[in-house]
Amino acid sequence: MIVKVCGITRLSDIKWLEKMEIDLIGFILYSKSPRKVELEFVDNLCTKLKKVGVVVDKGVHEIQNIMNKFDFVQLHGDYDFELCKELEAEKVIKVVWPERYDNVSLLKKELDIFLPFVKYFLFDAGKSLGGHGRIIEFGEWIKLLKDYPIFLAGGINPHNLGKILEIGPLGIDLNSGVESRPGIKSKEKVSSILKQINFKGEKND
Ligand SMILES: O=C(O)c1ccccc1NCC(=O)[C@H](O)[C@H](O)COP(=O)(O)O
Repeated sequence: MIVKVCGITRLSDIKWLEKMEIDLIGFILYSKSPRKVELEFVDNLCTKLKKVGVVVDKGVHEIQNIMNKFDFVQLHGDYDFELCKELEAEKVIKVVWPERYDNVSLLKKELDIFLPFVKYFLFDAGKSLGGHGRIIEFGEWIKLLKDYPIFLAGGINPHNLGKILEIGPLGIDLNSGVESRPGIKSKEKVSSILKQINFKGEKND
């Protein structure tokens, strides 16, 4: 299972996340988020971890520029496939909100449209934006996890992780469920999550 920790704002958190061998770390490049960072913070960063830039309201040229500085760009706004076509598919994580769809066939149709232009999908809770701190409502969409490269996000924490592991996504995205306050990650909570994953033998697929 691939593990991404999102909403990083401090160098000190990156240092211990490096030791834990997290796969991806995410930076929120959205001015209205309590976890926002400036691009300059990432420009000056030296880390062996793969970096994800989370964008909500940026245009195609800005996104292409961000892509040059990051390993992935996470499209966390209402981006259509015309925009995705302009980007390097191998570096795109497209956010989808299953709660927006009345049924699983509509959601599947949407995934099929985007699939050629993305590396991963990230399913998040709610109907827009992120960092809501609650798990996604479970529904028929769970069956899509076996056919598409999907990360699950939405309030994942050490107490509800068991439910997520049962449905078995390719990756998980951790944010407010592993924080002591917005933007400040908790070493104890992340390490509790990793222990549970390793216990189930699901790390490093
Ligand atoms: O976390 C934010 O503040 C945020 C705000 C606006 C857009 C995206 C945001 N987060 C992006 C993420 O990938 C989060 O990890 C994801 O939404 C899950 O967050 P949480 O429910 O807190 O686990």
